[in-house]
Amino acid sequence: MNTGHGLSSIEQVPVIDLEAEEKVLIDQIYGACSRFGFFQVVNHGINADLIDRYREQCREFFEGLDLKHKRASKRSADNARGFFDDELTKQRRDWKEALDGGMPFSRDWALPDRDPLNAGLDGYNQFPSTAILPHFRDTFVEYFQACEKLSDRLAVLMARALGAHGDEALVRDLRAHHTSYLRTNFYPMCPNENNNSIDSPLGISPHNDAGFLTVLLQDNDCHSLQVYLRETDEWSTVHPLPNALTINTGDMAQVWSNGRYQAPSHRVLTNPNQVRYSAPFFYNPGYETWVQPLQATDSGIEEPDFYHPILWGYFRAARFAGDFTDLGIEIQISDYETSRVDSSPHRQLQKVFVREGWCRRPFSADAYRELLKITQCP
Ligand SMILES: O=C(O)CCC(=O)C(=O)O
Ligand SMILES: [Fe+2]
Repeated sequence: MNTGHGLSSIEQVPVIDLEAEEKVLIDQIYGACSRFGFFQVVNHGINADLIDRYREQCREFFEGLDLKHKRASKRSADNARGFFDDELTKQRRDWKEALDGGMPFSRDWALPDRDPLNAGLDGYNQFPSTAILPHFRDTFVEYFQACEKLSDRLAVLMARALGAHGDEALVRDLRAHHTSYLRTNFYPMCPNENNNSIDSPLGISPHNDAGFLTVLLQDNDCHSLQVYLRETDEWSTVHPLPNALTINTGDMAQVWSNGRYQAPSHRVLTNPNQVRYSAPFFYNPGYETWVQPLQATDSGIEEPDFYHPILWGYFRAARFAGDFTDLGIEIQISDYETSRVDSSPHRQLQKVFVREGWCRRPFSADAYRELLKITQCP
């Protein structure tokens, strides 16, 4: 396998025009999700002016504010949302800063961010104050809601492409209870002499997104996102088209499709001469939602389930606690494969998690760590 960082792309992921007729779209979505797990969409319905305004707010936050003001919104062991510049992906520190904000636990954007009703499993939002960036929160919410709408449309198409009803259970559940969040990544220039070597730092190390799907706004000037293509065993750069959004499927779509859709591994390179921005919107299930392989679809394909059901709130909490500190235990969808001979502790622990009401409790990395320790030493 060629793991050098500076490869030019071998094959490009597909581009799908969302104004095409439905039958064509469904075929294209099936091909893109099953072969690549990555594609770009054009005519996606998100207004170009809104995208520009959102980009501008992100620049004002990351390059306009000093670190002291950014750190005023810093996430903590009691709150997964906010600013951070210390993320670990696969125990390796990423060369980036980021700001996460998401669906309020109350589902009501009109409530103040710190209202007690907003203290949910992912924590509460921390945006720069209106005194500092007057339009940040409003623009964020407007762009967030546009991504919600696009994600719902894509989920319907993904269900139909599997031969299921567009209003299939998980699609409806996502619409009503999703717990999505919008992350903005800022990658500073990385003054590294060996930028194309295997030892260079990465913007983000190889990973899969955990949720259902991701709507990713890329940087038109700096192309550093690469997806791993299984078929050709290559890392391929995803060059964004000017008015496109990049879509990728996540672990939950892989489980739900019983492995027919793939959550692809992807990574971000650093750049010594340019800064880069990106903004993934992670479309995630409800905390109390059990994600499992689709039952008998119209396609008539009868196959055994390859995965046991996964409780999203538990998966998210365990994954985040692991990103935040070294837990000594990782959670992956392979822990839920039905072909596993040994039963993973996560399968039992998620039952305790939901029974004891953890899905409705405020976020606490320390509490999750304790919970995970219990299963490691039964
Ligand atoms: O920066 C990018 O283009 C991708 C970011 C990403 O993969 C992530 O934040 O999960
Ligand atoms: Fe990602």
